[in-house]
Amino acid sequence: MFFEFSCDLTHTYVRRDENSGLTLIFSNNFQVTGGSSGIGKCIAIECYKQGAFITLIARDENKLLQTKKEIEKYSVNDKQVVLCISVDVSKDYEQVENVLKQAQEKLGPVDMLVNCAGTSVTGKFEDIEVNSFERLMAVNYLGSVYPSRAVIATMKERRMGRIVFVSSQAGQLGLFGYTAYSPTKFALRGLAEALQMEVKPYNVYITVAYPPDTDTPGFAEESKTKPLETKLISETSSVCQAEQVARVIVKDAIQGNFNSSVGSDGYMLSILTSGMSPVTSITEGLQQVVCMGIFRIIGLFYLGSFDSIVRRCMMQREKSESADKTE
Ligand SMILES: NC(=O)C1=CN([C@@H]2O[C@H](COP(=O)(O)OP(=O)(O)OC[C@H]3O[C@@H](n4cnc5c(N)ncnc54)[C@H](OP(=O)(O)O)[C@@H]3O)[C@@H](O)[C@H]2O)C=CC1
Ligand SMILES: CCCCCCCCCCCCCCCC(=O)[C@@H](N)CO
Repeated sequence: MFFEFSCDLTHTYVRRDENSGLTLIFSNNFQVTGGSSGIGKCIAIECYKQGAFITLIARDENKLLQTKKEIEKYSVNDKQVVLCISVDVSKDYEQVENVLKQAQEKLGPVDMLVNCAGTSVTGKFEDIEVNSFERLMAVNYLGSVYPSRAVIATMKERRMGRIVFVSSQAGQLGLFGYTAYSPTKFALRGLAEALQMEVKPYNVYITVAYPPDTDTPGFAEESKTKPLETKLISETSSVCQAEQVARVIVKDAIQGNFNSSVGSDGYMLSILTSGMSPVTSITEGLQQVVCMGIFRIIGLFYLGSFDSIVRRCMMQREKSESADKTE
């Protein structure tokens, strides 16, 4: 049996294990999938700075160890721990469950799980390899289902916990080039809504984050093969810094907000796509009611401009192709 003295994000809490008679010191224990790079790494740093214990989950061991070292520079007390787990979150549920359990044996039960492992492939529908559709769904969707499924029972038992799903603005609207990626991010929203309804009475809160384009190694990789149309459409809004995105996500998750967005486009998109998603406050609900119509009008202008980008690119391509032929 354990008993707790205090528990908030900035303080460690002490538990006495009745069986062993040992006094164990725990901090809030956060697990971050995709924690070795980009947004996930910044989320881990942000939480570590606030005193949490961190478990990083990703595949590449070298990247994990390097990130662990980087994060440890930000420690705020000498008891803080960064644990690394090398696992593919999308392959084998049993394996994911086992490694997350092992981490919890070391650090105590998980208080917050951030599902940030993910990847992207862009291109025209007919140009994207069929197995990329499967791989993206496995990593981005199932790779969030498995870790969440592995921790949810304990969270419900403890009547506390947070699960974050990192979707994308491309999980709020479908854009040219994102036929393989967008559906995986839309899927997270459905999962989050259904799960939130199940676990709310147990004091467990779900957050879905919809980041815009963010300057990360993953984004750089994606940009290498991005169609021109996708680039031009994406330039509508600017590229964010991963630190900023991470700060917003961590704040929203700790507050238990269902929805987390960054910037003014992000705000408009979230209001516009609020549909039947849960609200966290009356103010949030009121803002949706008041702003939805006007944002729809703004959105229609955006859609018009996206369509014209796509049409212009098509015409230019046809022109250059016919010029090639006559040469
Ligand atoms: N950057 C952007 O513009 C945006 C990103 N997002 C989303 O945010 C998340 C993070 O993106 P970003 O920081 O750019 O990505 P990065 O590519 O920089 O980092 C991805 C992380 O996920 C890990 N990962 C990938 N696949 C797996 C897997 N199968 N099992 C375990 N870990 C895995 C990687 O480590 P390893 O390869 O070693 O496994 C790495 O730690 C993604 O879900 C992405 O879709 C959303 C909106 C915008
Ligand atoms: C009224 C509302 C108007 C809103 C306009 C919105 C403009 C959208 C711009 C492009 C968004 C692309 C995000 C994809 C990010 C992503 O997930 C990848 N980079 C991952 O690597």
